[in-house]
Amino acid sequence: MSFLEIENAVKQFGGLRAVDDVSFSLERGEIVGLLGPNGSGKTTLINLISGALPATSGDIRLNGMQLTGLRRDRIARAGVARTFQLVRILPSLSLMENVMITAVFGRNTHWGDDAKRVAMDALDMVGLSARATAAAGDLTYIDQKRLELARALAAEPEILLLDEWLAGLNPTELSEGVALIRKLHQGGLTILMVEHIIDAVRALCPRVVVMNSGQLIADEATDAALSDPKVISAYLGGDVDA
Ligand SMILES: Nc1ncnc2c1ncn2[C@@H]1O[C@H](COP(=O)(O)OP(=O)(O)OP(=O)(O)O)[C@@H](O)[C@H]1O
Repeated sequence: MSFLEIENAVKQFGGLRAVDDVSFSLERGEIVGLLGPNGSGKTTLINLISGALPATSGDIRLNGMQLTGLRRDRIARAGVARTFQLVRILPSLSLMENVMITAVFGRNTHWGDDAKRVAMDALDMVGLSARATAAAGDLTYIDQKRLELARALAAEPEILLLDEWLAGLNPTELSEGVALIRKLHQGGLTILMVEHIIDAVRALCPRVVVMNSGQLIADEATDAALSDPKVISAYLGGDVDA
């Protein structure tokens, strides 16, 4: 049994199969890139794993536990956390309050000072602990992304789903971001990351899975995938931004 098992996952939006019979698995402690051209179904797959959307059919299991059909709060309790492509922070709340929410509703339930401690640890991991009482709405874009990641980490996940978390960062921020993801992975977190920045994928992920038009077209070592004719033609056939 693998740690995360996705078996024949399907998501149908009317006549569109955004995720079309996708199967792959992740072992505990792996860091895997989820690639594919724009519109290939990557975010939809992340939505199925995290419970943001129900699957039309198929099975998704974490550690043997069936996630398909569970509400998203139950999936968070099972140990799945994610970041969103468009950050979802609460601007009128402080950084600490933003992060405490997921410390309360994450894998473990923390209250009061205990939730504060977990939230502060998560803010510390992303380099924001000194600004814990600032309003989230006053943060720069990169710091909002850091806060979004802290929210996911305060849920104390076993698996972290990153949806283009590195997008929009300048070169210095990007290398800091890559170092942070590496540190989280080295700390034992299993990570599935949707990412268009191929240098970052090469730096972090020994293995990638690649989607095109909803289907999985490759599941292989990163170097092999990036020179795989199927993968190259998928990118050339779509919007090339990788
Ligand atoms: N809620 C929805 N309702 C209808 N169609 C949707 C919905 N969400 C996504 N889609 C469609 O499903 C397909 C896959 O979209 P998805 O966002 O998963 O792609 P993606 O690979 O994450 O793209 P990108 O790299 O641009 O973020 C697209 O055609 C998209 O328009």
